[in-house]
Amino acid sequence: MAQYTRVSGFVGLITLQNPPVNALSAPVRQGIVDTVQRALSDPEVKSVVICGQNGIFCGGADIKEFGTDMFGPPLIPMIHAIEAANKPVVAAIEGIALGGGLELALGCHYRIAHSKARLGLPEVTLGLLPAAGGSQRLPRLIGVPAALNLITTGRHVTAAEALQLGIVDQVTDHNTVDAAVKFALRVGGQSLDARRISTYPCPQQPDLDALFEDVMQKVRQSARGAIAPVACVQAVRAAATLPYTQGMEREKELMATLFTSGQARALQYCFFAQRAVGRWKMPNGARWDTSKPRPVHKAAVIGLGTMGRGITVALAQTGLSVIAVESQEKQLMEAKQAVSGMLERGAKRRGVAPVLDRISYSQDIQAVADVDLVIEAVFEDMALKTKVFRQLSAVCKPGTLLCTNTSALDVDQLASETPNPELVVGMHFFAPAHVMKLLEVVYGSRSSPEAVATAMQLGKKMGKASVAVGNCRGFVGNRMLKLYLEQASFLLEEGATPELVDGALEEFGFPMGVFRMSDLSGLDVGWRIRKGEGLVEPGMASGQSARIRQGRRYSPLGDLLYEQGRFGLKTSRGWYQYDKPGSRVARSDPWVHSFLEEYRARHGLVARNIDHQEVLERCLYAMINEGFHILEDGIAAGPEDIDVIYVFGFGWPRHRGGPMFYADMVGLAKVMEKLEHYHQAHPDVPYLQPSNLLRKLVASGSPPIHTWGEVIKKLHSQL
Ligand SMILES: CCCCCCC[C@H](O)CC(=O)SCCNC(=O)CCNC(=O)[C@H](O)C(C)(C)COP(=O)([O-])OP(=O)([O-])OC[C@H]1O[C@@H](n2cnc3c(N)ncnc32)[C@H](O)[C@@H]1OP(=O)([O-])[O-]
Repeated sequence: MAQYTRVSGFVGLITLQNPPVNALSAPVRQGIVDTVQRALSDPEVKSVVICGQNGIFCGGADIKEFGTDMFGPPLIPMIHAIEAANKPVVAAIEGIALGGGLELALGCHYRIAHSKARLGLPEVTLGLLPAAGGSQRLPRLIGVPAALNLITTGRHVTAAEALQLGIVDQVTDHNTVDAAVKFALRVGGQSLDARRISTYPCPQQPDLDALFEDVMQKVRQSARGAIAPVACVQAVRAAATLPYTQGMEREKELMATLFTSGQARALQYCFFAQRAVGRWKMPNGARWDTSKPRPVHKAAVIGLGTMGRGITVALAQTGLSVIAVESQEKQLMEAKQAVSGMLERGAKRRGVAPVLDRISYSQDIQAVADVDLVIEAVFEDMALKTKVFRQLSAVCKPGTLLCTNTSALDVDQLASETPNPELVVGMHFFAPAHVMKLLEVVYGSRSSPEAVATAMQLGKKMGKASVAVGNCRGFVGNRMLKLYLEQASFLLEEGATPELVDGALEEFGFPMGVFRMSDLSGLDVGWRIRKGEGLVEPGMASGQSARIRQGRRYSPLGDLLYEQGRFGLKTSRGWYQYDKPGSRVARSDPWVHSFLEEYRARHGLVARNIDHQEVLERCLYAMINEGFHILEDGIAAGPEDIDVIYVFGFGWPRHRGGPMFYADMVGLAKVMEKLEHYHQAHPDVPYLQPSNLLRKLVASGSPPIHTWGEVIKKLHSQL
C-alpha cells in the first residue's frame, strides 16, 4: 500500500506501507501508481515526496513474489512515469534504499538521504541484476567503474559515500521527510530537463574495452560459476555502449535468463534459509519466540590455542569484556600478542580504534568467577575438558553459562560433570573463529531453552549465522564432512589423483577442493580426530586389514602421509607441495603420485578411470545422504539448517543453495538411484545405502524442500 497526504500546502507526500521493509509488493506498486497519478493531477500540488513508513524507505522488490504468478503493475513503467512527471519528485531515503527501492529513487528527480541510511543494488546476491532500470541509470549517474563495483558486488554504501559518488543530492542528520518536503517546495516549478537520469549520456571512460575485459575476468574468477555477476557486467556494458532504450532491452533479456535460473532460486532460498534458522526450535518444544536470552556483558575464554584466540577476538569486537585464560605462561604471552595483532589489523581494516583494553589475560581459572558466560576452547580431549568443566562449576558465580567449543565430543557427557547441566551448551566455532560466519549452537538433552537462546543471541551479535543443532558425534557440519573426506580418499585408492578430485569440486564451486582444504587445515588435525575415534593403527600399511577398520572400509592414506611428516601447508608437503611452509600455492607433487601407485600395487588395487561426475556424486551424495539421516534423527530441525551450515562454514557455493537444496534440484529419485548404484559397487561402505527419509520422500513423490518437514513429522510419529 501507499498512503497519500498533502503537506505544507503544495507537496504531495507518498508513504510506502509494507512492513517490515516496505518491499515493492503488488499492492505497494499499485499504491504508488495511484498516488503518483493523484499528485500529478492535483493542480494545487507543485511537487511530490516519496518516503517509507517507520523510518525505512524501501528494501526493493518483494522477494516472496518471485517464483509466483506476479500480478499488479510492473515496476519499470511505474518508475518511467515518475521520471517523466512534470512536477519534481523527491525521494526521502531513511533506513535503506536497496534494489528496486534504490531504482525507484533513481527514477525520482532528487534524492535526500538520512546520514544513517544505507543504499545499494544487492540483486546480484539473489542471483539477479538491477532490472528496473538500475543497471542503466546508475552508470549514467556515477560513471561505469563505480557502478560496476556496486552492481557486481551488491555492497551497501553509507549515505556519506552515496553523496560522494553522486547517488544522492543531500544528506541530513535531521528529519529526512521534513528536509525533503522543504527541498521539494524550493524546487517546485523548476525545469526538470537536467534531472532525468535516463536521458544522461554515460560518462566517457577511456579504454572502455580494456576496462570491461579486466572486470569480466576478475568477476568470472571470483564468481566460481555464479552467472549473475557476469550478467551484471554485461548489463552495465550495455549502459556504456547503447542508447538508454536499447540498454533497457538488454537489461530485460539478461534478467529473463537469470530470473528463471536455478541459481536465482538457490540464492533466494539461501536468503530465506538464513533468516529461518534464527527461528530455532528444539525437539522438546522449546523455541526462539518463547525462550528469553540472558544478558551477557562479561565472558571468558578458557584455552588460548588457535580457536580460543579467534573466539576472544570475536567476543571483544562484539563489545564484551573478555577474560582470556591460559594456564601455560609462554602460550599466554604468545596468545596475547597474537590477539592484539588480530584486533589491531581488524580495527585498521574497519577504520576504528582497536579494543585491546576489553580483554584481560590470566593464568588462573579463578579469574572467571564473575563472568556471565564461559567458552571452553582447550585441546579436544574429553578428560581435559571434563576437568575444566568441574573447575568452572566450582569457580563461576551461580547461573554462569558454560559453553564448549568442542567440534565433535559429547556435550551431554560434559554437562553431566556439572551440577547444573541445564547451563551447558556447545558453541562450535569454525576456524578462524573471528572471521568465519558460522556458529553451531549445540543443545544437549538437558540444556535449558534460556541457555540456547543466550548462545544464539550472542552468535547473532558476533555477526554469525547461528544454527541450533542437536548433540551427536560431529554435530551437523563435521558429521557430514567425515563422509565427504572418506569418499575422496576412496577415490584416490580407486585411481583418482588429488588434482582430479579437487578440480571437480572446484569446478562445482567450492573455493578449494577437499585435498587442498586438508593441506590448509593440517593433516595432523584429521589424524588426531581419527585417532580419537580409535581408527588409527600406526604401521598398518599393508594387508587387507589395513583397509578395513571397525567393520567397514577405511582408507589409511591420510594416516600414511601423516606418518611421513607431511602435515600440509605447515610442513610445505601434504597432498601437494608448497614452495615454503605457509605458502598457499599448491603444486602437484610427483612423490604423491608414485606413493599412490605403490599403495595401489601393495593392496592389489587396479586404477580405473574416474570422471568429474563420479567425484561429485560420490563425495556430495554421501554427504547429502548423511544430511537426511541428520534430519531423520532430529539433529537438525530442517534442511535450511544444514544448508546454512554448509554455505557459511564449509564453502558450499551459495548459488547452489546448500547440499539439501542441491539434492532437491538434482531430483531426490536420482540421488537415491545413484546412492543405490554406488552402494552396490561398494557394499563395505554402509552409509552409501539411501536413508529411510530419502526413500520415504521419493516414495511420496519427491515433494519440494519446504514441505519435507511434514514427511519428517510423519516418519517420527511412526517410530
Ligand atoms: C521480471 C521481474 C522484474 C523485476 C524487476 C527487478 C526489481 C529489482 O531490481 C529486484 C529487487 O529489488 S530484488 C530485492 C533487492 N533487495 C534486497 O536484496 C534486500 C534484501 N533484504 C535485506 O538485505 C535485509 O533484509 C535488510 C537489509 C533489508 C534488513 O535486514 P534486517 O534488519 O537484518 O532484517 P531481516 O531479518 O533481514 O529482514 C526482516 C524481514 O524482512 C524480510 N525482507 C527483507 N527484504 C525483503 C524483500 N526485499 N522482500 C521480501 N521480504 C523481505 C525478511 O525476509 C525478514 O522476514 P522475516 O519473515 O521476519 O524473516
